[in-house]
Amino acid sequence: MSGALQSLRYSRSGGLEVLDQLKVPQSKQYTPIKNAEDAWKAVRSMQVRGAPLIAMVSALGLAVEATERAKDPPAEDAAAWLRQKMSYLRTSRPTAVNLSNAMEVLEEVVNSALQSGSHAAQVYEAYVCAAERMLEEDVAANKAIGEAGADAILAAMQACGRGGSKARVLTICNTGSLATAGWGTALGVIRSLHARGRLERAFACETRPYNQGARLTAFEFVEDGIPGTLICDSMAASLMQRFGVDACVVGADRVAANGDTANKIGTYALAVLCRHHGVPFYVTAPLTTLDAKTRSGSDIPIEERPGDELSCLKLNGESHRLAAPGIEVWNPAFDVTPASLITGIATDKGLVPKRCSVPEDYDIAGFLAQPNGKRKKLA
Ligand SMILES: CSC[C@@H](O)[C@@H](O)C(=O)COP(=O)(O)O
Repeated sequence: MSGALQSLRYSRSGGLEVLDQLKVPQSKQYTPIKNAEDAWKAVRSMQVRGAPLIAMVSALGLAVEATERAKDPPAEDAAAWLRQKMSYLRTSRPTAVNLSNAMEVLEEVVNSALQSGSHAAQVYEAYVCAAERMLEEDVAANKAIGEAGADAILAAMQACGRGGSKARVLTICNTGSLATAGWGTALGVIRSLHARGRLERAFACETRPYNQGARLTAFEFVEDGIPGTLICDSMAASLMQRFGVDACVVGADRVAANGDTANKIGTYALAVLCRHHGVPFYVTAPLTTLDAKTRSGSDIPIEERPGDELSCLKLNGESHRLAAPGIEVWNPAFDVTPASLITGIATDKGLVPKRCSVPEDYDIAGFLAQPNGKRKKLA
């Protein structure tokens, strides 16, 4: 794991606590999560955010509560209780598919434990072990994404005659240790480039209105000694025009079957800019962010957040009105980047191939259906 703050701390005996991201970087406070309701509230209020982390905190919050439950009732009662809590947890935030994918996997675990065991203890144990496995697997997945994304960026630089140079990379939102269990996805690619000595500089968009770039990504850069520069979102075009960037690398909250990708609001604008300036645009996503069941971007639910996140400046728990009182506000938290603008989707199992018949689309279902280890490497 990187030197940056841990987004969560968990052990079976010590329970779960999460870094309150509403207070970072002004203070570094951990909040205990004792049950599913605490987890739901932490996710909904953005104390924790980032697609993989939302899923993990939800799964582990329920694991903590399950660990405390009586172990002798019939297995059916335990399964029914877990199912009811899982459907509640799914409702906290709608766009990031990692949460519902995690709940689906955990529900299957509960169902098969029910078939093989007759006591609540067996069902709870199966659930808790599966939730703990998700946590363990996340950092390894991020490291693999980091390597795959770094390979892709360096190959693209090689192809355009900048093979020996260090990369200048642009990113948005926070996709690092604070959005995952550690290392990060898009920020993991930046970490991997830096670790290889191939990063000249990473540029972080501040990411209005919630400022995940300014508050969290900038914080991770500083903590880890990554050469980073903060820009406001509207400076990205000028950055490309005046100084040039080698690649833009972003995270994802949901990748639809054709590769259309929902990510933090402002991502689509960056992809359009990249197309204009001939800059490769990479999406990074663990397999848990791929959603073969959602046909295209127009089917992805886009979360709309309260207007005061835009009309007020919130800092360390305090809110200051910025916009004229009475003005109406539209505040979608995410946008959808069409697959046709995406150069590559780097996952923990390599690059998702483009569809042969529709080269501007990706074949997410085909990719997920391939047996492990047989997926294509990044081109
Ligand atoms: C590895 S994090 C990927 C995405 O979840 C990230 O880019 C993002 O959009 C986070 O949005 P947030 O609203 O802060 O949860």
